[in-house]
Amino acid sequence: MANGRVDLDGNPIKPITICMIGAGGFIGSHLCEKLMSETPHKVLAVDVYDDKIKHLLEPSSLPWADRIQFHRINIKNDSRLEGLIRMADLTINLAAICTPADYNTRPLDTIYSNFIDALPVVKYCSENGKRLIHFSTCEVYGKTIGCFLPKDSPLRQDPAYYVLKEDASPCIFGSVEKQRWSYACAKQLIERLIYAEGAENGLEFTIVRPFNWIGPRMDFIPGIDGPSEGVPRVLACFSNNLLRREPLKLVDGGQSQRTFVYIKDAIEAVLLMIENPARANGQIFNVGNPNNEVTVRQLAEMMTEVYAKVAGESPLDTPTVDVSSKEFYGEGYDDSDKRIPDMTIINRQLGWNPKTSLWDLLESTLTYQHRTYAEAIKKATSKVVAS
Ligand SMILES: NC(=O)c1ccc[n+]([C@@H]2O[C@H](COP(=O)([O-])OP(=O)(O)OC[C@H]3O[C@@H](n4cnc5c(N)ncnc54)[C@H](O)[C@@H]3O)[C@@H](O)[C@H]2O)c1
Ligand SMILES: O=c1ccn([C@@H]2O[C@H](COP(=O)(O)OP(=O)(O)O[C@H]3OC[C@](O)(CO)[C@H]3O)[C@@H](O)[C@H]2O)c(=O)[nH]1
Repeated sequence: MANGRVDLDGNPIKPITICMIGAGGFIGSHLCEKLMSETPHKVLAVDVYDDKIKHLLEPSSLPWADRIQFHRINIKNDSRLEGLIRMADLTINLAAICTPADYNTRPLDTIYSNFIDALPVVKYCSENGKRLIHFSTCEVYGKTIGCFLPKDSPLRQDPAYYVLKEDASPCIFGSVEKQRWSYACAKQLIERLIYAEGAENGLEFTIVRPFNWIGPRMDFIPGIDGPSEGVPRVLACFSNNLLRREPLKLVDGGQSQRTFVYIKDAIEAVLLMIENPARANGQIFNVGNPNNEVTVRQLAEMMTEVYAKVAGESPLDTPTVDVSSKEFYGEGYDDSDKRIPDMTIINRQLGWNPKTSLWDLLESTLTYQHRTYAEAIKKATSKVVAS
């Protein structure tokens, strides 16, 4: 498997050891899967949970069993972290609180998780001369310049006012009492710290700004594999509504726009970063799919249609309902209006392009959601009715 693998410049790829922090999450689980099935690299998988990577850890007869180790570590307070970073050639930090429902309701935890807890990781990498791939977010861009123009301004149609470029776009957040921006602001500061470590101390780093990566294993279904009152990201919220045959809730009318990229396409980009350090070091990369733009309302409509097809059920008569952001997320919520990634840098450095259409990625993801959760939801709801 390892034989004959070459990087983008034709050089043989040597097997490396990767310390992956947050390996048990959505992105981490897909990255571990890719690394185990298609590369010779070793992974020291760090997380507080392992449910999403259990299938890669057991049984011990799996062909990659000697290439993946799970370390149940909370990076807030565990002295084993530095040792693991030292043992590895590369550290990938995915650990974070990254669900918008938390940003305005648990702003302190959000800031600690996204800034303070990431500090030792950066420090250990810098002090030990280790390469770091750090996961930031498209949210560092905040709002577009265009959203401040009058509604009927023709400039709103000009990409210069809304396409988000790593090396040119400003970061535009709401006021401090709009605590939604606690996450974006913490991510921006850790990006600046990493960048400064690179400039002043020679840290070899890559910063990734994911633009709404979605697919199987994202977040949780409330009351099934997560808290009943929990609010996950939109894919899981809408999946939950579809599985329970409830109307999908459109926050403030579902007018915000997003571009969604299939997790499997995005993971290809991360693998290119891992295996092409000369092209990825010192770079900040947008990773998204500019062709998959929809309003949240259109996303809800498409998910309703796709789910009816994969589940063989008719759609509801009233498939959506409007809710205010205050009712849904509480005080201090605010939103990014539109997020289209500029792809120039990732294209130039790594030749990467996303492939999967929104319809196709929803079809495979909702097939997974239906297969994984439909029975469990039926059981849970029949228990409630019986009691
Ligand atoms: N999924 C996306 O579209 C997206 C978009 C923008 C940014 N990101 C960033 O990518 C990263 C991964 O996102 P994800 O979608 O996989 O989220 P996720 O919540 O599924 O994964 C994060 C993982 O980090 C772990 N973690 C958190 N704090 C920890 C700690 N103190 N110690 C050990 N483990 C800890 C969690 O248990 C979880 O498994 C995050 O940094 C997030 O901000 C993701
Ligand atoms: O039931 C729902 C849930 C959400 N919405 C609206 O959908 C939009 C997208 O929401 P979501 O996927 O939860 O999150 P964001 O895109 O706003 O933010 C994420 O982007 C990247 C990341 O950094 C990590 O994933 C995170 O911050 C939004 O407009 C919600 O209001 C809805 O209408 N109904």
